[in-house]
Amino acid sequence: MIALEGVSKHFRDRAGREVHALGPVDLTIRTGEFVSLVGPSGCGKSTLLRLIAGLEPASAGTLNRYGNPLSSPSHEVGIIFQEHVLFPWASVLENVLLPADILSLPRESAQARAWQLLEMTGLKDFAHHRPQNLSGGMKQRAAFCRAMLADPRFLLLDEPFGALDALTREELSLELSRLWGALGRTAFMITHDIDEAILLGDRVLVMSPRPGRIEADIEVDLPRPRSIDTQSLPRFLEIKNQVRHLIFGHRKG
Ligand SMILES: Nc1ncnc2c1ncn2[C@@H]1O[C@H](COP(=O)(O)OP(=O)(O)OP(=O)(O)O)[C@@H](O)[C@H]1O
Repeated sequence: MIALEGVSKHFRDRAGREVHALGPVDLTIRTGEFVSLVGPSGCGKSTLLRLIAGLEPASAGTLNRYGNPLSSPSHEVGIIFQEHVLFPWASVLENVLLPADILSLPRESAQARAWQLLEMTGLKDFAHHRPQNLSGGMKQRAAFCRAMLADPRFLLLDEPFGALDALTREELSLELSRLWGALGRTAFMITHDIDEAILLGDRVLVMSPRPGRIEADIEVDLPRPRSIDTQSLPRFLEIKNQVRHLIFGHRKG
């Protein structure tokens, strides 16, 4: 579905010096897979996600989506960022329906889908509330509904639970795992949380420090559906240890 070959990204800093942020990266994401990416701060995770989203061009290499060169954002891709970016003056329902206006989706079917997603995420009774009346977890659920409104084939998640407290984070990641299973979409998520990466992923990619390269691609051969008990399985702990060593092995002392 997504194929990257030799992709790298350079930026210029304020002093005009070139910063090699990412790559070269080779990566294939197959249809229906949930791929998690972890790596140290500043290694280029968000940069990679922005390239896959088509929000920025690569400096070198090729990116293909469904066999076509990937160069611009598409309604086939839904994105969820750490900050929920809901409009405070609009209701939850209006926020969820926002892509319908931007993408000129037929109003009636968009409304039906919005209600279906609100129902799935337990937000139906809050459809006419303003975002400020919702908890952090509920706002992130609303952001999920909005990202899924146009029925994207591919979901990109940039630290989706990063701004939430630990309990809500755990609850929502299990919920996302359930929803992802029910909706059957392809997903790519970046996170700082190793547990979360394993709990949700079919594969966990580990990135090296900047310029980020994919250092390991670990298959998460744990049964689905995943639950709180998954985290205590010996295989889960084994994968977690492997990832921790790959990340912290770069640190001295
Ligand atoms: N627009 C930009 N201009 C200049 N440098 C940039 C730009 N965007 C990112 N960088 C640099 O590229 C490197 C990678 O940044 P990126 O945000 O992708 O890392 P990250 O792994 O997502 O970090 P974190 O985990 O802390 O969010 C960093 O050194 C960053 O300063």
